[in-house]
Amino acid sequence: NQFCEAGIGYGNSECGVSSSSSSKILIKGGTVVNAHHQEIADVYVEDGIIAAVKPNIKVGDDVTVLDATGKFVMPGGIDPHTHLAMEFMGTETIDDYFSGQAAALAGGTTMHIDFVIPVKGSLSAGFEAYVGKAKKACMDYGFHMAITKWDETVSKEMEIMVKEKGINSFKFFLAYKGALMVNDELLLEGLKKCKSLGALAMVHAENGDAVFEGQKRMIELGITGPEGHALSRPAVLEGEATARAIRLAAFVNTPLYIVHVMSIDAMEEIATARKSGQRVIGEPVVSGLVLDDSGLWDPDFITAAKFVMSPPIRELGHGKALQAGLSTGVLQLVGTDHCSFNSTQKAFGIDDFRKIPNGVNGIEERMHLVWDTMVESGQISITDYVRITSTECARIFNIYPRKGAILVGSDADIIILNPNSSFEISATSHHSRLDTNVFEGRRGKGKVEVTIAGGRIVWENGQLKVAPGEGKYVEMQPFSYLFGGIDKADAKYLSSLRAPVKRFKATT
Ligand SMILES: NC(=O)NCCC(=O)O
Ligand SMILES: [Zn+2]
Ligand SMILES: [Zn+2]
Repeated sequence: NQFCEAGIGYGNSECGVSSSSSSKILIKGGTVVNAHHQEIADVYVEDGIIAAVKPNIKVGDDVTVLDATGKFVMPGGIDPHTHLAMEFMGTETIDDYFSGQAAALAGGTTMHIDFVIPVKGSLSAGFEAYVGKAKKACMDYGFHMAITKWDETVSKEMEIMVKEKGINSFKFFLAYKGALMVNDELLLEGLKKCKSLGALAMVHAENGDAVFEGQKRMIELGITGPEGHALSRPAVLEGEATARAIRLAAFVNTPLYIVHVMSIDAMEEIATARKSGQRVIGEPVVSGLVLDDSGLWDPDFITAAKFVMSPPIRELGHGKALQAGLSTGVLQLVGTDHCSFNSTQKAFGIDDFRKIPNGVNGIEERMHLVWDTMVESGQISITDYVRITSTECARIFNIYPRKGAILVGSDADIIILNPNSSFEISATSHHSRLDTNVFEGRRGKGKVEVTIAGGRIVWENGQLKVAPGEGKYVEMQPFSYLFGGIDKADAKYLSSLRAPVKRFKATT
């Protein structure tokens, strides 16, 4: 590991705690790529903001100049789905807001949106807890909020979160029975409330009751190892919950975001809904795109357990299909669900897969793996790469064009990617605190050589220069583009209803 945390050294390499050099940066001669357009141009940054994008910008000696000739200059990645310092399944993720974000920056991601988990159902207590966790942030971040119970207080707190705290999305877990799971009645209430607030409803789509049953089935069969995790929650249960959530969102007429789409079954439900005009967003995660479930059958417990996440990584074929879904617009953006548990934590489930903390890494690897898998293979264009790793996330969560674009006035969150350079992933060189890596040994083309976050050069020459407290909380306003026209559709629906039938009491 190649960074230090406020004086605490990681590995043998040098400490780079100091914040980076100049507040004026010129990136010269690269191909500047936005989701809508690419061109060769210079990019000039001053005080954390992009001040100019045009050819041949001239500057004085006080400016740090980076040569990007032959390279791509793109918006930093935005990861829509992470869990840093999350308490889950009796433990806490090993990556906190500093180590997880440092890893992200080394991989070209400059913002993430993390899930706040309420404390005993209290949204405000959960929010305060995460504000505390995020004090050591070294890059920008936003919050989603999970909803785990329902009453008048939760309903009022949702309003406070949206109107006063900068949260514009709420996640409903249809899995994790007995812990985070909510029932359909709660989901319906939540969908209605989200709609009224202009907040985006997100779902973890697996049928938690059926998963519970599947787990019992495996234990009765004597299948207690990590493979039992995948066998107990087949894709049909993801498809069912995805379909149910989509139909309830259609009934309420509110946009819906399906997190970590892992299977063809779920994707097909999204495709059908989108074809019918429904506003459904599908987010695959990088593990689901590039891995298959074979690792879960590894004879070594720790090797197998590192693949345990929910919904599970599926059989060969699902990942390729999800890639095709991304390239054809059925799915819209890529997350990671970065949720890191080390070998000691994974070993909690050595005798029972139900106790293996669920989660895999990805926050550092996403930008490289998506480039190699999707762009290098010719499945998508470079502008589409920017769209699915950055811009679409910014649009959905209403922070575009401050984030997700290389435009004058946008935050200076920028990466320089060398398409002729290569990467190799290993737990011995990554920046997460994890002692394993679910992508161990993967190599590919395309390397993020420079990351600029908030106008600071934080990753260059294989060195991180980050300090706790440099990251800012990004407030996200409600009523993103996904809500445009919803009111008109509601009015149309109401006017389409026939007037109530007038009935007269029969006289005897
Ligand atoms: N996905 C997973 O296995 N862990 C993180 C929690 C969640 O997103 O469901
Ligand atoms: Zn989930
Ligand atoms: Zn998650």
